[in-house]
Amino acid sequence: MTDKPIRIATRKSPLAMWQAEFVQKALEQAHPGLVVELVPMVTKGDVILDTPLAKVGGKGLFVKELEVAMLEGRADIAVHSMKDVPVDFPEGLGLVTICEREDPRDAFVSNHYLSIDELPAGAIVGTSSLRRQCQLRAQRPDLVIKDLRGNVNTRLRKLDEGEYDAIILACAGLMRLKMEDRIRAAIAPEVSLPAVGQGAVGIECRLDDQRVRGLLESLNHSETATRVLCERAMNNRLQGGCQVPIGSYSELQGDQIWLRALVGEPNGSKIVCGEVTGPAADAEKLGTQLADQLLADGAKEILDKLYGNAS
Ligand SMILES: NCc1[nH]cc(CCC(=O)O)c1CC(=O)O
Repeated sequence: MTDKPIRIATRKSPLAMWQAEFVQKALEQAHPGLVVELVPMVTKGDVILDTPLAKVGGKGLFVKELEVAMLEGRADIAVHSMKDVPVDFPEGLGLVTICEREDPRDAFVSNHYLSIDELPAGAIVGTSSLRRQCQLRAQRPDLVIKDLRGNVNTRLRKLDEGEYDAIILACAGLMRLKMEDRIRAAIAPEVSLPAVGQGAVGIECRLDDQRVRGLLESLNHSETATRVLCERAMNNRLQGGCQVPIGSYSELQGDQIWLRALVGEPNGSKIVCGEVTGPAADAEKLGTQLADQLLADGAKEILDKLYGNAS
């Protein structure tokens, strides 16, 4: 019945490989006898390394090749960092499983300083994320933000070579790669609101593949899924991509969900922030509601300007 192997399309970066192997092991454990194979591939986002992602443009630079492989039947599932998964999916594909979330916070990483507060005026901080840049600039306009691309290992190497006084990464990636000793401080969500879905791994597959969908069911973590779908509904309404500083974070408290989100100018000169709380059963509705609230409070002007729709 379940003899056909399941093939996982994955990027080749160490973090992507870790995540694919994590899903491979979880599937093999849940379904003894099932064979799960990895199909490593290179995506456009892995090739273009010299330009900030926000300038390369286009959503889903890291997922398109994986999706084509599934549509062409060369792979059955793709494992993604949820924060890299675009709002929309190609016809026939969809996200069916969200695994348990790792620490969603941003990480302050430095060889000389223990926290953002310790950084002297003029210190050079590496990040290419407009979201991280916006929030840092708003709090510390005296810092110098310098672009930093590449996978987690590349970014750490550039820090060690002395190009930066500190860099900002995601705690989750460092923890998965067993490099948590690099985290000088986990940055509180109030200081750096994480990216939508940060710290969670999601699985995409062909929606008509009932066998694979059934096999994936036990890997879904419903609390994480509720939180991530709430954050994504907010982002969806804003049509957020990587060209826009958008942060978001949610938590479950019993049967209630609390969601915070922000939209900012890349230079931190303006940040529109809001919160909403309500029944977890309405998670996606609440996400959309918060997005509408942000748009009414000034996020629309920021987004129009960034997307070049200004009248
Ligand atoms: N954009 C790259 C990316 N995608 C997911 C993670 C970290 C792991 C996660 O959020 O699940 C990272 C690296 C980083 O931001 O430090």
